[in-house]
Amino acid sequence: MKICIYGAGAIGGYMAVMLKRSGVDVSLIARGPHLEAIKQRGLKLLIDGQELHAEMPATKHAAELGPQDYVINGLKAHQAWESAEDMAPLLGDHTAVVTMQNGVPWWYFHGLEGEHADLRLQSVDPGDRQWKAIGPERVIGGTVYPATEITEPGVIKHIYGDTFGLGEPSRQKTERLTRLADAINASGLKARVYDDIRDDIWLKLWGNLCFNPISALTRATLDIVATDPGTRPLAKKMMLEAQQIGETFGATFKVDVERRINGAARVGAHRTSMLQDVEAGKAIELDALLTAVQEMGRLAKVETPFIDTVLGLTQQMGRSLGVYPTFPEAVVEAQPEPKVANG
Ligand SMILES: NC(=O)C1=CN([C@@H]2O[C@H](COP(=O)(O)OP(=O)(O)OC[C@H]3O[C@@H](n4cnc5c(N)ncnc54)[C@H](OP(=O)(O)O)[C@@H]3O)[C@@H](O)[C@H]2O)C=CC1
Ligand SMILES: CC(C)(CO)C(=O)C(=O)O
Repeated sequence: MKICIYGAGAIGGYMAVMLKRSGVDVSLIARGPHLEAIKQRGLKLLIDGQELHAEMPATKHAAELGPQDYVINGLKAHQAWESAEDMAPLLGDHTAVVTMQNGVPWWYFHGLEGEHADLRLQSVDPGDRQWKAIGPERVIGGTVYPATEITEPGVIKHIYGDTFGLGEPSRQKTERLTRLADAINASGLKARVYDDIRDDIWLKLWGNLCFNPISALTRATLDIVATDPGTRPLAKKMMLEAQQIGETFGATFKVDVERRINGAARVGAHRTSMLQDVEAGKAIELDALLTAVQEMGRLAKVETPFIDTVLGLTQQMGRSLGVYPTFPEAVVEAQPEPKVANG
């Protein structure tokens, strides 16, 4: 089984070390000092007080690696859009592409019936770039529950968690899905296979869409955002708007909103990835986490005053700090504002 981890960063690097050490034929796409360190010394994973090490082919150029059985996409959402065409040399006739980005994936409407079947979301895939370059039929959807970080070039630090959600957009239990889940489970990671991965995407996104931007705006950690009497109600209102949108498109929210918020509070004084990106001056994944939900809300004709407000504030903060927008050429079609009752 040949697996290429495209974007061997915090999450991709964690998966790469575990899969390689279990005997999978793993290669990496990386760049910059991180790539140079991997080439010289391999990848080091700091986990449970141990140092795990793995060596594997690593390059910036996919043409050096050739067709794969799986490409696991470990990029940030905007980077996945930028590099979609560069993935081509890895894509054989049967290559599956596993998307591991937080937020609404570009392929969301593939495999869904109804008036929005195969709709292309412009907020996460402007100009249908990923749809055209990769093709939704290749996709296995993924969700990421571990937390990891790159502490120095070539070194990944594991913080918590080992579980990844997996599922086919078609909701079928395919042989390619089963083989991938088996390989992940054999590596010591955990693969949880879902009948509809979209439910788990919404469950994870439900927290990301509110906690991440509110933490970026306030610089507060997750425990504070989820408990403060000023921010907790705002988060809940955003989550309820999102739940209406998700349910419109058939998603099932199996957890009560208060329990979801309390779960996030229990993570503790964690700086969300968006707050970390803001503090590091790095591009933020706002469009995948929130703009896409707003876009889906327009399609579902669900009013989203709280999502609109937090999104507008975070977009402007991002522009002021130079960390947003992340799609330079794209103009996301402005969706007509829904009629606001007594507005
Ligand atoms: N880290 C975490 O704990 C969690 C992450 N996630 C999600 O997982 C996804 C990945 O996040 P994370 O692993 O933290 O991100 P990282 O930035 O750590 O990993 C992405 C890696 O890909 C590299 N890269 C970007 N573009 C290219 C390119 N064109 N060619 C080669 N390498 C490239 C980046 O390099 P460079 O640094 O130079 O940009 C970086 O090393 C995100 O959607 C995130 O929201 C979800 C839950 C937790
Ligand atoms: C920790 C958590 C759940 C906060 O939304 C997250 O996934 C992130 O920081 O991106």
